[in-house]
Amino acid sequence: MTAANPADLGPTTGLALEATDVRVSLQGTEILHGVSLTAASGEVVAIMGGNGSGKSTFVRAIVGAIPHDAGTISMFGKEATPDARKLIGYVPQRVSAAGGVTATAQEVVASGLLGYRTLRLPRDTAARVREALTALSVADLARRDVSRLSGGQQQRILIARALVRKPELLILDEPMAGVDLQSQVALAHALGHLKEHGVSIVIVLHELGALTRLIDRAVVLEHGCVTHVGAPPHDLGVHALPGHDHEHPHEDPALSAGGTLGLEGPR
Ligand SMILES: Nc1ncnc2c1ncn2[C@@H]1O[C@H](COP(=O)(O)OP(=O)(O)OP(=O)(O)O)[C@@H](O)[C@H]1O
Repeated sequence: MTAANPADLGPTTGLALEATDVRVSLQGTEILHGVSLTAASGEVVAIMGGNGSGKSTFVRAIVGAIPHDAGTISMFGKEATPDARKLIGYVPQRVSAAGGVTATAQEVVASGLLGYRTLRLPRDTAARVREALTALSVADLARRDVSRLSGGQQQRILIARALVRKPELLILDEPMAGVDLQSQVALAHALGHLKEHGVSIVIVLHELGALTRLIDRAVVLEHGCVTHVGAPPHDLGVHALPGHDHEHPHEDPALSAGGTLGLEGPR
């Protein structure tokens, strides 16, 4: 899958993502105390760290789901405005692809092409949906009711939904949580393909697992501060232990307000 050229946004330069000294407060408490991260074109950067270290808060600030108090976030050399964020594909921490509605997998993926407050789908929707489903090796599930798919299959559908936009920058929050090995390998394969095509990937991970060979760099957070930047750590202490609970999704204000259930791209 080839990423779209962001020509409609004018000339873009520089890093795919540059976040500098980002500070975020939630309900009056500062959660991120000046966190920085860069991702070059075609680079895969993992955000790692213990539970509550601020990983999801950081990616939610990057995609504009929550505001940041200080610091700068830019994409492709431009301030992260809603227009610049159109180049992002975002897969939030585990949410149900069904969300209580009846929809087929292909309908869920197609919904990724709906613009903000726009209900018109592009003419090539069917082909793009097929391409995205194929990239995640789930083309055979196209007509299945998503509510009847397994957690790992639903996760792949949600990633296909982000890919259908042909993002220049893909941000995934713990895509491997609760995902079986077959889905992990399919996902690693799809991400490798995107990387080859110059797509930048920022991915929140607890364990490197099937993605080990794909990760170029890791940024490790602890209590809202960066404690390591460089080669990915292979052992993050308690997080490497079997049975560690990785699944406790957070509610984004954007999701609860708009009821998007993770089915909407970044604003
Ligand atoms: N909506 C919120 N209001 C107040 N505090 C919050 C909110 N969401 C998260 N926090 C707090 O912010 C801190 C960082 O949470 P965050 O979800 O970013 O961590 P994380 O590194 O993604 O954790 P995990 O690995 O458990 O998913 C935690 O102390 C959490 O309790």
